[in-house]
Amino acid sequence: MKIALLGYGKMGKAIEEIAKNRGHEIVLKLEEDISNYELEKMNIDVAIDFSVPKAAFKNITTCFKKNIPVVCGTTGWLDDYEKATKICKEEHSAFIYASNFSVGVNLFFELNKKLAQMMNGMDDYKIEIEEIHHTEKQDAPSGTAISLAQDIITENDRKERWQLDHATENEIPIMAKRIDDVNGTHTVSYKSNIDSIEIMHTAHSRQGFALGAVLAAEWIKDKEGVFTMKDVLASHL
Ligand SMILES: NC(=O)C1=CN([C@@H]2O[C@H](COP(=O)(O)OP(=O)(O)OC[C@H]3O[C@@H](n4cnc5c(N)ncnc54)[C@H](O)[C@@H]3O)[C@@H](O)[C@H]2O)C=CC1
Ligand SMILES: O=C(O)C1=N[C@H](C(=O)O)C[C@H](O)C1
Repeated sequence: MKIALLGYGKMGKAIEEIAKNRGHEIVLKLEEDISNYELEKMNIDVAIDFSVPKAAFKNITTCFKKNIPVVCGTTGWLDDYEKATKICKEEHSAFIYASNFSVGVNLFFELNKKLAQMMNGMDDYKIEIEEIHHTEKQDAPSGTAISLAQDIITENDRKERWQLDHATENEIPIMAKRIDDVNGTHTVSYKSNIDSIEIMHTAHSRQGFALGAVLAAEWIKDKEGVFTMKDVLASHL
């Protein structure tokens, strides 16, 4: 498969290594405005975007208009998600966005939903999400923390929104910490005066994110439509 890497930073490089080991070819390593490139001449099968929040929407929709399927892991651009999916459908292209492509985190998402169902109505417990990432991260809170919060809100009758740092009664606080070289640690906690319940996912490297993105690219290659990582994993687990 011929892959275009839209963004060739820490994640782009991790994806390159895994993609090559799985027999794929990297035909573009983009680090600047996508308009400078003639994508239609590169026979791209799938584009994988791990770039920066301000570039993601343009990168993704440019690919849709050239009928190139897109796997996107870039976080911090989701205000434009609905617009992007609309363009994908109009162009009969294909798209997967995931705030986290790691298989382990996707299992953690399921655990979080289950725990949120069990804790609904247990109002003595205060809910909090903490995320820790490296100091180069541009967005806060992390996309993964936002996904965790949204899944809790769906299950919890009293929580309506998430809020960075301090939250009111009907909000879930997300604490974002930045510490050198941390790949990504997410903790969901329920704390009462009597006891605490916590679930945590720790990424030991970027390999899990990169492998998940390549699996998603292999899965989406000849498809049309808007998908999630759940669709991809359903055919692997
Ligand atoms: N969904 C997931 O599983 C994961 C998502 N991420 C997200 O992926 C994104 C990238 O993360 P990293 O690789 O760690 O960041 P990074 O800062 O190492 O790399 C970003 C790259 O994008 C390039 N870039 C700048 N403008 C561009 C443009 N217009 N078009 C294409 N590339 C451009 C930069 O030159 C840089 O090399 C972030 O939003 C991060 O939150 C990171 C890890 C996992
Ligand atoms: O920027 C990162 O590094 C990561 N970003 C994603 C996010 O915002 O959730 C996923 C992972 O935690 C690493």
